Amino acid sequence: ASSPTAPPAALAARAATLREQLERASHEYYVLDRPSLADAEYDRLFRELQTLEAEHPSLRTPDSPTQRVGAEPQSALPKHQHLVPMLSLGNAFSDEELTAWEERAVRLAGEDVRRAGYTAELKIDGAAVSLTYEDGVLVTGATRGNGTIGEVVTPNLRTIRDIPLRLHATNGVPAPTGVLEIRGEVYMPFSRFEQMNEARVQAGEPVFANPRNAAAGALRQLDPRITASRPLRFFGYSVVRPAHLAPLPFRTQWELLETLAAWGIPVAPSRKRCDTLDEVHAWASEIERNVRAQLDFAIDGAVVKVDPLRLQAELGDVGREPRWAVARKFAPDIAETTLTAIEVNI
Ligand SMILES: NC(=O)c1cc2c(=O)c3cc(F)ccc3oc2nc1N
Repeated sequence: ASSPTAPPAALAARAATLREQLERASHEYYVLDRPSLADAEYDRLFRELQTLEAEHPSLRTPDSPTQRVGAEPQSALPKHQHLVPMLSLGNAFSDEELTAWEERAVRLAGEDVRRAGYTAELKIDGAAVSLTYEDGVLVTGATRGNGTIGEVVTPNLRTIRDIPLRLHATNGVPAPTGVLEIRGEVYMPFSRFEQMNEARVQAGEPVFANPRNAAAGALRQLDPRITASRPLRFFGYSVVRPAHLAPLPFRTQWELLETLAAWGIPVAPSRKRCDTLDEVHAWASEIERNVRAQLDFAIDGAVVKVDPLRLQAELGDVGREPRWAVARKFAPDIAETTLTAIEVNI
């Protein structure tokens, strides 16, 4: 017989169904941008789950959509040691410097580097964060900090709809088990950044100089309700886990990004699998000339990565920088330069 406080199995099943439906609707609305559930219906299901959880608190699980905004403001942000340090990218400011990067990698790890090719990604200009998932459930979110120690900002990160509270199995890709850390960038879309600054001017509050500062500032709020009021988004770009655990289900950076997307993590658009560095050069110049101006978020360049994880491990890192990845920087964004200039005049 079930214990007096345990909710009837039917209610537990109903709560699980509601969580699943609400998370899927949220993913379709915020990540895929193709909602299938009307807002009024979403709200009705959300309220039904809230009621169920209020009547049977044991049904209130950490991955419930009702648990995104709610923690009380904290005094100061606790510290978090990253499983693996979050290193900084070296910079290549020209095609020649990018070619020199490739030559160094080939000298170290041989022609395989060139043969295996590269994954080229947009370099989102936001705030780097690390999300720890245990058996697919989000347990900790932290800022990059100094790369080794970051600040715990879990309640703030849970308010970002792009960040799944539970990783899903889709497209034949199983949900992950055990511990893993997903790294990515929290950013504020230009359109929402301007809107927010407008509102701040009306309210007589100081404006933010650029979307990166606005995102970083929103992340470090002590009160998650303030973070929840800021239009933050997220793109994931890497996954790490303790070496002793079973290897992850991918062998290249390209497959890593495909897996992140299958788990429900948003991945930045316009990325490319390049067979040669010449392809990278051509792609980067296309992005800088034609794509960047159409994006609704700030980028400060591209990130070029040796594709096979085996070669990434062989190349390792030197100082605080990986040898297997490099930032191909673009000229600073004109809008940001102008805004900074105006700010200085004031
Ligand atoms: N801002 C970004 O969009 C972005 C940033 C990084 C990194 O900072 C980064 C740092 C490392 F040590 C290794 C790989 C990386 O890959 C990355 N990939 C990205 N797409």
